[in-house]
Amino acid sequence: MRRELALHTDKYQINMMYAHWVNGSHKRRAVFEAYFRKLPFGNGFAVFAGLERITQYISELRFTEEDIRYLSEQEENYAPAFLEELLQFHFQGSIYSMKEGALVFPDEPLVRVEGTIMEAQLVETAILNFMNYQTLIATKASRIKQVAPKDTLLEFGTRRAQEADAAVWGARAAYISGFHATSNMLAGKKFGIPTKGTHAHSWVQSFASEQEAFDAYAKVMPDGVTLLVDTFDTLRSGVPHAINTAKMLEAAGKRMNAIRLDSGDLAYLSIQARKMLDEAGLDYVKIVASNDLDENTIMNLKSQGAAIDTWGVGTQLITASDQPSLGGVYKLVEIESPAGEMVPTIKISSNPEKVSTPGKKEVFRIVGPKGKALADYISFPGEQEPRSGRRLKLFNPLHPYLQKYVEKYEAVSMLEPIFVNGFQVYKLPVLDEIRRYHQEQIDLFWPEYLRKLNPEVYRVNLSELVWTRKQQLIAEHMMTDLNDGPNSEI
Ligand SMILES: Nc1ncnc2c1ncn2[C@@H]1O[C@H](COP(=O)(O)OP(=O)(O)OP(=O)(O)O)[C@@H](O)[C@H]1O
Ligand SMILES: O=P(O)(O)OC[C@H]1O[C@H](OP(=O)(O)OP(=O)(O)O)[C@H](O)[C@@H]1O
Ligand SMILES: O=C(O)c1cccnc1
Repeated sequence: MRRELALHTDKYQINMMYAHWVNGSHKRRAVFEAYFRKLPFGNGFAVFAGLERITQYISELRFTEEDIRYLSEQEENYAPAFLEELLQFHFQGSIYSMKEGALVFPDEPLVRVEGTIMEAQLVETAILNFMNYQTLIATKASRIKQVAPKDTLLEFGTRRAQEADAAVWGARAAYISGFHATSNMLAGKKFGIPTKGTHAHSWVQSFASEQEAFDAYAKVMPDGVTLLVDTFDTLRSGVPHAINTAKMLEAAGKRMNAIRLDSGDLAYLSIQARKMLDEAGLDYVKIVASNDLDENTIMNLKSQGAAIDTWGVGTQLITASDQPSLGGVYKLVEIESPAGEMVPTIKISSNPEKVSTPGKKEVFRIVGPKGKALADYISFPGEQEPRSGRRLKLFNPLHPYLQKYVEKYEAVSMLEPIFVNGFQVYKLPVLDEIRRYHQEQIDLFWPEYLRKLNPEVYRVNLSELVWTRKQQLIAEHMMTDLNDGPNSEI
């Protein structure tokens, strides 16, 4: 299926492309890097997701005749020859990216785009859109997974998601981070995610009695039915009726799967319901809970001894409600000079954390002898690569007192080539492979970095060369500003 997303971009990208085209600078080579500066939810890491969507988008990126017609109607009066060029456009650059499921950290390139300034500019908006949302949801899901590592996690968010794409790609992001199934059938069909479903209150309400409703549902789906028990009165009506239905199924040689609680005090009700089920000889019947759950409520319910085996999580996960956006940015780090050489560029800010790091960069994960990640290391492609036996200085410029040397380590290159000169060289892994890779990534980190509350800060280090180059560029720009600025005559 061809997705028409060429116009899924901000107008200023088209305007800059046009201005470069008029200026004759549109073919200049450029390198951009996408990264975020701050981890979401106070977490110690983020889970990278969005690459599959980015890859599909890039490989199908074409302007249609209708797109061009629409562009020709804009107040900018784009020249017909420019629009003609857009009609022939396809992405011919290179993209390097973290793999989906990787644990990633602030200020390291997650996606690197190399191409003409025109093509690299066009794809900014969509790349950030896909990366920011999916990484955010995968990270939120990972926090939920962390508080219920042995329980079954169901993604129930579609009805409350910010529209259809968010529901479907959010379900996928949750699965990457260890959710077991989704209620979204399209996500199931599209990605092969297991699907699960119970029933709504409307099923019970549409019958004369709760018992009739349960029996009828169980007869239609005798293998593994889950009954929602809170429509009228959970302990006085719902659970006893569900027990009757389970007994009916047993008589037919079948087993009920679970009951679902969706309101009230979920700790108290689950403990009581567990007792009632066990006393009726139904210890195999599980308890599913839902109702505006998130990692904090789940952790709290567990600490109260809630007898819940399966968690249905919707709104809070799919909308990442406590932080609904990851502030990923896309910054120009290198540009071809008129003389034809690639020169590093910088974005200065009065906030030191917002000053971009110039130059095209690689990311290595430095893994120590105990098989655990020590730090990430950012260097230029031309530098000596970190390799075991080669003494490496790990230091973070924002925390210069924190430095150490490592000698025995494995340096894992994190940015995979996805497109090289317009050709897709990366074979998209199947989702279960991504999920396995994510689990391997989790296992690579000490628990101190993974904990949900006040995690240790995992260090992202710059090579000395990267650091020095950055300082030089800052100094050069400060000089230029002082010479040209309002104070230059003082
Ligand atoms: N024992 C508990 N400890 C902490 N939080 C709980 C506990 N039981 C339920 N919750 C959570 O408290 C919130 C209760 O939501 P709410 O006030 O809407 O109550 P409700 O039972 O759903 O009411 P309603 O019947 O109107 O749907 C939900 O987020 C739920 O997950
Ligand atoms: O609470 P969330 O984490 O978002 O999980 C999804 C919610 O969606 C359903 O409720 P809804 O009231 O929409 O429908 P219902 O009639 O089936 O209860 C379900 O019963 C959950 O409570
Ligand atoms: O199957 C369920 O129980 C379900 C699905 C979506 C939303 N809430 C519940």
